[in-house]
Amino acid sequence: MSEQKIIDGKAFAEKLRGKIAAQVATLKSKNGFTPGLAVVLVGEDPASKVYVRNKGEQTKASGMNSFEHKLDASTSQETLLKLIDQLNRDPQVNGILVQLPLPKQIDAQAVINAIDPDKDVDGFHVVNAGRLATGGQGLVPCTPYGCLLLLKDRLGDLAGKHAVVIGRSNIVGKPMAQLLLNESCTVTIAHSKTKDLPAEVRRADIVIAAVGRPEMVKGDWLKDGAVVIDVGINRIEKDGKGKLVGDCDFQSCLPKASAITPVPGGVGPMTIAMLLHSTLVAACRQHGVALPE
Ligand SMILES: Nc1nc(=O)c2c([nH]1)NC[C@@H]1CN(c3ccc(C(=O)N[C@@H](CCC(=O)O)C(=O)O)cc3)C=[N+]21
Repeated sequence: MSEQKIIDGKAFAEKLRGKIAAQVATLKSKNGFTPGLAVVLVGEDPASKVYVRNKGEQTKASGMNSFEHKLDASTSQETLLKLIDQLNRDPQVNGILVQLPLPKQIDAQAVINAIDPDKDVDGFHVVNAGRLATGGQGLVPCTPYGCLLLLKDRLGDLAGKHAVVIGRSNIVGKPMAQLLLNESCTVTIAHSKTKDLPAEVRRADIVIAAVGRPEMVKGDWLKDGAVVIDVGINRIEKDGKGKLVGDCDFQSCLPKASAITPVPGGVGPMTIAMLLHSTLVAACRQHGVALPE
């Protein structure tokens, strides 16, 4: 029973990647080009290295070109901006992702805003944030975009649903709220200064947890039958062992929710699948061709 409650983001992402691989094959044979994604990693953060490796592997598995740029932790902002400029002008590169966080000497928002907005597959450029906020065609941040697909797959039409987004980051919370608003949800954005978080969450048909606090959302905060999307990825110690947990207390949330994403195997794999999707979309726009069926 509870198996069906658990949203299998890993399987959903695999299906998406299969479709993307077929679309890439069509572009190669019919249009004569291969989409390319450049990933830039500055420094040696071990978790970042794992993500970058996974992205590279999945990019190649989908048939796209993957260009990896690994720079020393002491790299200056000027050097990084020069690389961005080179990637902006390289026609083989359709998408650019600069892995965050960046070392202290570098102003991350300045670097993001130096990326050509039409190659900004993270959707973090101020122009893409503006397009999302005003209903224009742009590139959408991958994690909230993946969450939206999981929600629509479960619920169909989201119009009129009350969504509570916990977290107001530029990367997840704010764009997630924009996407839900575009689907005609009633949206509440809760954050660290929210007065009574359990009371806000209790009103939600949809809960998006994106705060980075391990197991914060408890089952007794949920309305019966709420759909819970857990964006958190927190590494904690439990019984002397390292463990990956979300922002929701999965054990107590599971019986109250009608559906819930697990960590790992929920939102995380969707993020990478949507990154590949956005690279494909960016490549098609740059070549002036329609996205293959
Ligand atoms: N410019 C930029 N764009 C990003 O999208 C970006 C970034 N910087 N910096 C780091 C975060 C983190 N991130 C993840 C992607 C996939 C998983 C993922 O696939 N997780 C798996 C496995 C987790 C594991 O075992 O470690 C899961 O949740 O099942 C996790 C985290 C993208 N990020």
